[in-house]
Amino acid sequence: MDLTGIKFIDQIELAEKSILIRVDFNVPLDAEQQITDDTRIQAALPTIRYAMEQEDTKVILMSHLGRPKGKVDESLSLKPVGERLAEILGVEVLMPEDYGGKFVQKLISDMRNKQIMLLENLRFEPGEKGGDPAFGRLLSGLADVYINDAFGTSHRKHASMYHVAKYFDRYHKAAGFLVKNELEQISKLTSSPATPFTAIVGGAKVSDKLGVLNTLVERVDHLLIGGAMAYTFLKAKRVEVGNSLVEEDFVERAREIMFKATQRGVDLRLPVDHVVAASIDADADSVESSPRASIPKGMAGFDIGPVTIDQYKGIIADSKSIFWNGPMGVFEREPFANGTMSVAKAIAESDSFSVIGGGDSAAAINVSGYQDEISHISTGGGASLQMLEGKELPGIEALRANYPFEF
Ligand SMILES: Nc1ncnc2c1ncn2[C@@H]1O[C@H](COP(=O)(O)OP(=O)(O)O)[C@@H](O)[C@H]1O
Ligand SMILES: O=C(OP(=O)(O)O)[C@H](O)COP(=O)(O)O
Ligand SMILES: [Mg+2]
Repeated sequence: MDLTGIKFIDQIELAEKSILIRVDFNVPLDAEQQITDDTRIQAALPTIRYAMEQEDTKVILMSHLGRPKGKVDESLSLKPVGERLAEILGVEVLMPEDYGGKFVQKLISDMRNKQIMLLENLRFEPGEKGGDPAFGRLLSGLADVYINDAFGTSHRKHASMYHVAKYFDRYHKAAGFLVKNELEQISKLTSSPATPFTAIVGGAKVSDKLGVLNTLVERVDHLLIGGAMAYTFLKAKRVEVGNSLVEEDFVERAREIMFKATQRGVDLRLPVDHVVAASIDADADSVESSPRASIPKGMAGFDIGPVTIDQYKGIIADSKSIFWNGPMGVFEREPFANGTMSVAKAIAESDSFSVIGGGDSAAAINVSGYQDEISHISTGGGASLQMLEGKELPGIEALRANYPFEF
């Protein structure tokens, strides 16, 4: 990626400034709102600590969590994240209920040493996801300097990622250390990666990510599909998929991607067997192995099956570059974890440059225990996919000096 006109946090003056840092604290939570994986918090610490350590600074963090629909949803509050952060950093984390206005301004001006601020989930405000410039402007009023360290959200043209940056000139906005590291590492897969190059794509954000495969298929030798993504493709091949998750609006796109792969001689693989159950909450006894590509009526696929695992393992073992986004199944539940864990092991044992990206994929690799065998664990799934596709990331573009914003 061309970094012309983009500054990093250590290239701008921070002393005596209030610093607004957009982080991606969209961490996986369990039913009790406990954080199950804090990779994204840990990954942002170098930037947060650096900002705190400069002379007389005030640090204000902001993030989204999950996908609330532009209104308050207590189950998606950032409070558990604020508490974890306070423990890790040994500071008080102020969490106002508002995003701007006199109360928050006063809280910031009264901030003392050993205090930082974390704004509440930005997506409680409709203006965040709606990309409302007014919300970006409100946020910009909180600080002297803006830092983007939310790589995992940099593909979103949201108020806190893009519009906020309009209101800071080139001397007052920069990328953080996490973003810098991500751009450097993922660039290794965009500029002449060693071949064979294999991409493995799964997960649940099918409508978001299926379109990306149309370009990705031009860049890889093998494309292995798993997770919920697989069923839209199987449906496009007119294979019976029972109650599995299918994005009907994307079936035609899936068909086009398969056609393109055939034309270009790209090896696109779909699962040939599955682990199925009547529902995602099924107990282990009612989980079945389904030995063919089709899925029985009344059942849904929640993991790839053993024959598919063997096929994917063989391809992974022969690969020299690997990119993986999206778990192969509902790995959070033990009966559906085998596909994801087996793929993690195969990548760890391969002799390749490997990047695993995504909030949930990073959590999965940590559960597998193979995290130290992976070349780079990225905090972004959709963001790293978009970067591999060769498309601009709005959150990064907005940092460029003289970026031609439309107001
Ligand atoms: N077959 C499936 N059916 C439903 N959900 C699935 C299936 N396979 C994987 N998932 C879910 O996908 C989620 C992760 O998807 P996604 O957010 O796209 O990945 P990442 O965060 O790694 O980018 C996981 O929580 C997992 O349970
Ligand atoms: O979790 C995220 O992306 P990922 O699941 O692709 O890794 C980011 O926080 C972006 O979230 P979004 O896809 O709801 O915009
Ligand atoms: Mg995710």
